[in-house]
Amino acid sequence: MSNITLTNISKRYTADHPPAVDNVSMEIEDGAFMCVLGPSGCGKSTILRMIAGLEHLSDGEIAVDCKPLDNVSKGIFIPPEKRHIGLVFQSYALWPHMTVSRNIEFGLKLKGMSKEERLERVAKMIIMLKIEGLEDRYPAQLSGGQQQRVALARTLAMNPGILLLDEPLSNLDAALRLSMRAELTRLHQEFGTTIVFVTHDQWEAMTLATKIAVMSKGELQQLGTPDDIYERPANRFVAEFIGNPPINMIPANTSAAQTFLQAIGYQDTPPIGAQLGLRPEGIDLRRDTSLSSVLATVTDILPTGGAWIIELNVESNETGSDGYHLVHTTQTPPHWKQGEAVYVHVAPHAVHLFSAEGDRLSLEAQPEVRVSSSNSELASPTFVQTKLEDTP
Ligand SMILES: Nc1ncnc2c1ncn2[C@@H]1O[C@H](COP(=O)(O)OP(=O)(O)OP(=O)(O)O)[C@@H](O)[C@H]1O
Repeated sequence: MSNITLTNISKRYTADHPPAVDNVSMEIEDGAFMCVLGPSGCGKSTILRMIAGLEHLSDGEIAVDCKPLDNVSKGIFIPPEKRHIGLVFQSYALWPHMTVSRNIEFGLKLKGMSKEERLERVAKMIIMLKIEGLEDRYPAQLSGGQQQRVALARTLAMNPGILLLDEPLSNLDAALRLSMRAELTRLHQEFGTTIVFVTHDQWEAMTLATKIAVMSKGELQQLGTPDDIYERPANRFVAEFIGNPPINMIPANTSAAQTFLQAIGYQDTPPIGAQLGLRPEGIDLRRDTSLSSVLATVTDILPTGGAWIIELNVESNETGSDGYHLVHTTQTPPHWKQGEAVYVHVAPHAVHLFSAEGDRLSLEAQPEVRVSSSNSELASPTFVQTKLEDTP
């Protein structure tokens, strides 16, 4: 069992810069495949290095199975070699003077494993990572993808309860990345290892992870399943970071936004500065109008191989504005032409509302409490806005 608990961890490299990691807490459950996702410099690698023990915490605690590995206030720090954690970085750091087999065997030897057991383990790893035939080669004689597999084999041979991977696929070409992703999923299922995987590639995170931790500027923005993150983004940053093409954002006080909100049953007035997010694939274009549609013009149609991006311009009724740009994606060959007028409809699941501060606002209908009165009539349902943290 390898449950990792981060409690209010911070890392400040220098006093005159903001912290690289700022008061982050999360639970990484036993057997999870957790992806730490975020833009460059948001603190992903620092989190991984702190779990590995390669960086000291500035504050907080890291514990595995309730046993502290690093606790600043209690002065506890377990060195990396005593943590039983496997680590694979972007640069594979194989021993250049050792063959593939020796590279995989080396750590087992240090552990004091018998020769017979070592050879058996090495042979198993070679088959599992499909590097048969390369046993006697040196790292310099291997391709990037082969080195990657050897690095993984070397780490997995040690049977770590926790495997930390820092952008391990970033040096591979698209085809190899795809096959390595499938391999990582298979290895995860086979070994049941708790994996923490750092990436800035949202597609990689969405396809591999059981849980995703989205980071920005050292702070945790949201922790959830890939579905949670995509369908219920905790804030505007997460909504805009996840999704390709990105979510459309339009001011919620415009007549177009009001129409979309009314179409999904929202009857309140959005707060000042609120923004409406519309996922591109949740937009539907039709020729027929209705009260819940908005008139737009097709400005561009971009084929992307099996899918199309349709760019739209919604005329603005508001003075001083040229209108709003919307992006729609479809996997059905579009029958629209550039310059054509279309009616934009939205699916309720594709609509998100954010406050001026970027917090998610609920669009859910919440029934009003039964009013006890002499004629005992039921109050009609109403819609309320709540911040995410207020919702159950
Ligand atoms: N040893 C260091 N000394 C000082 N600052 C550092 C050090 N290592 C990282 N930083 C800073 O800490 C912040 C977080 O860095 P980190 O490498 O954790 O980000 P990251 O999200 O992994 O980025 P990337 O995706 O580019 O690898 C950055 O602003 C970086 O410049």
